[in-house]
Parts: sequence; C-alpha cells; structure tokens
Amino acid sequence: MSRKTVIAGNWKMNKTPDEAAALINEMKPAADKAACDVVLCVPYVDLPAAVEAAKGSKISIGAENVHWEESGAFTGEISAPMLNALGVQYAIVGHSERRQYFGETNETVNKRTAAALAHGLTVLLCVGETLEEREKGITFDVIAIQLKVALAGISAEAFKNVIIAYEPVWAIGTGKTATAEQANEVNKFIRDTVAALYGKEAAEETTVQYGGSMNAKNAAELLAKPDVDGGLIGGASLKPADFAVILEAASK
Ligand SMILES: O=C(CO)COP(=O)(O)O
Repeated sequence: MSRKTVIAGNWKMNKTPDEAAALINEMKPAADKAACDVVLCVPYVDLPAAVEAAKGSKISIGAENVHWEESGAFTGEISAPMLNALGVQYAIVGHSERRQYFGETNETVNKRTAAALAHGLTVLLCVGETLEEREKGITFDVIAIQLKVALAGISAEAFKNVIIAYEPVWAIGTGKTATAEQANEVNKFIRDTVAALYGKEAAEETTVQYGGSMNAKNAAELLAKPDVDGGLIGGASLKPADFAVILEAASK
C-alpha cells in the first residue's frame, strides 16, 4: 500500500495577497519537516503571491475551485489554463460551501473535475452528507451518488490525480468533529466505492482525507485511522502553530 498522506489547507475567503505570503513564510519550516504532502488552497487573488512564497518549499498551492471551460463568457469564474499559467497544482472541487451557497451540483462538480484533470491539476474532490441526511440514515447513499456522478466519464488514468475529501457538512466550521470511528467508517465506504468504480488496487492507492473541524487537538486520533489518509483543514490551516501540530501528526 503506497498511498500518500496529504494535508491540505482550505483558506476559504480569508487573507489578502500580502497576508497570504506572510502566512506561508511562517508555515514553511513545519511543512519542510513534514513527512506528508502539504497543500494550501487559497483565494484566487492570493494565488500568485502564494506560489511565489511557497517556491523552494514542500508546500504546493491550490485553488478553491475551477471552471470547466477554458475561456468564455462566465463572469466571475477561473479556468484551469489560468491556474496552470500561475503554477497552481491543485484545485478543490465540490466543496460543500459551493454546493450550499452557490448552486454547485454533482453535475457541475463532474464537469469541473474533468476539466481540472484534463489540464493536469490534482483535484481535491469533496463529498459529505448534511446532518439531516445523516439522521435519515442515508449518508452512504448520498456519498455514493456524489462520487459516482462526480467521477462519471473520468478514466482510471485520470483518476490517479484525484484525492477525495470526506467532509461531513455538519462538522464544517462548527467545532463539531466526526469521531475518528465515524470518519473512518465513511472513508472506508468511499474506498469501497472507488474499488467498485476503478478496482481494488486503485482504491488502495487513493488518498481519502477527512475534513471538518480537524484541529491540533483531534488530528492525531483521526489520522491514526487506517482509512484516513490526511486532512482538508479550514480554520486550523490559518493558524501556523496549529497547522504545524497537524503536519506532525500526519508525519507519524
Ligand atoms: O471545510 C473545511 C475544509 O475544506 C473544513 O473547515 P473547518 O476545518 O474550518 O471546519
């Protein structure tokens, strides 16, 4: 089993370009010591400063979304070639905040994923159930649909550049974390779904992260679980000391 552990930060709508550069400079020493991959996904306007600041370090830079067309009349959107031109290597796709507030659907997630992969980006594909869905007992159904639609038409070769992040909506920014058992249970289900789509070997190679109030206190327990191969971290990825603790926990 040779899958990678990947710790990714999602800065959401925080930090100006100058602040982003300063924060990355502060985070570099801990990132360079880490035995896992380190990614920071930052607001579009911060990308050039972030790529520059991360140069020569272990940190890779990602965007928080990407459009499916290369160019055109899509006001407010950013294309994969634009990200390529800046030296951006990753893109989050399907974050629950995009689904919740900006009308993102499984179909648009699929189109964004396909375009990002076609342009050589690594996709951090987010899936996760709402509290209502969990209480109704349909968590696995929701996640299976999210995965199957998002990955429709994505070849096994292209899928090698997909990382899946399980982010239960009820745990995001709420301080309420899934227990390590809950996270592992769904991550394992995700791996089984990947096995059904791409085969067992591909499933074993796929990095499946957990995200949702992962922090310096709970990271070690979550990351110790066999099917939790990293984290997608919001709030704590804006705090260098906390992020360093998470990187250390992921390096064990
Ligand atoms: O949405 C998240 C990462 O994409 C998680 O955010 P928090 O870590 O702030 O809960």
